[in-house]
Amino acid sequence: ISTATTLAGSNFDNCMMNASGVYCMDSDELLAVENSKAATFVTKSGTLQPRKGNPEPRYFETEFGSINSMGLPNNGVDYYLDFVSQDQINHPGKTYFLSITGFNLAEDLELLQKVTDSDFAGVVELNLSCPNVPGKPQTGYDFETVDAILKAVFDVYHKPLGVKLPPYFDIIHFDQMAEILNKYPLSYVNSINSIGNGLYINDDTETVVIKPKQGFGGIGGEYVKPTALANVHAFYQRLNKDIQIIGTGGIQTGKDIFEHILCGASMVQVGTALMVEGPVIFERLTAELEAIMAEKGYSSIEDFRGKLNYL
Ligand SMILES: C=Cc1c(C(=O)O)[nH]c(=O)[nH]c1=O
Repeated sequence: ISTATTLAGSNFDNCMMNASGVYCMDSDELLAVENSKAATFVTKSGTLQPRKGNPEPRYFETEFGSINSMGLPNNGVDYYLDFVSQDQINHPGKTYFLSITGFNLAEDLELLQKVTDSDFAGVVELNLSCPNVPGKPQTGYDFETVDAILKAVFDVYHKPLGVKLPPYFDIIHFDQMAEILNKYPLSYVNSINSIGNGLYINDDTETVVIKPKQGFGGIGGEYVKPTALANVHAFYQRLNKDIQIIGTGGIQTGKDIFEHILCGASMVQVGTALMVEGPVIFERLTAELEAIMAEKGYSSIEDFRGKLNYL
């Protein structure tokens, strides 16, 4: 039994990695994921300049997941480019993911120019879905802007690149986004980012639990799995087959991974549960997924990927 996968033209010895934003802020965290059973890692979304992010508390774990309004804290894209470029030397042939996000098209292009000028040989994940920068709408909900960004990006950047998308909740939005995405040579789409602007309340103190944005923040964890699975499958149904899918959202067990793959995912990313359990989680997830595959008689994820049945 193998949980190996191929994504963006690279082979990975299993189909699990961290979600951007979790266990990927600095070299210690990235090395912890590197040295775990995860197939690879993605960095925290890098911006042109380092950012402190929003005031704390800005992350809170609840019974069924998490709420965050980090505000894009990161060490700046140069830090992550330097780290991955060095890490590639230490692990020749391994493919890593670099997440980037600009605050406008010009910044996106400047970030990509930095990647082009660097030794980075991995996959770029362009984050179109940060819900927590005050005053900035999520790019992923502005379809014309997404179209304009992808047109400009693929005019200048010709190496493997995927986009991190927010969750959509309307079938027509899946149709409209897929029509745009299918115009471009994307390696993959990654669905979903957190469900934006949820609210969690401490009943005893009658108070919100995070400081930024009067307590409003992106929701992750068990809460979001049905939405994540629907977004993975909706894009799997609609996208050209050469645009693969990374499934992110609500993964806590091998069963959750199995469901994401059944919906069409070629790779899965773990966020909240990784934050809770640490990188050792990838050992448990691997064992659980392999047990399910053994039980069902599958030897590779391609035996069941995308093969969700309808009634
Ligand atoms: C990169 C910003 C993001 C953040 C953040 O830094 O607030 N939180 C998320 O849940 N998703 C993001 O994409």
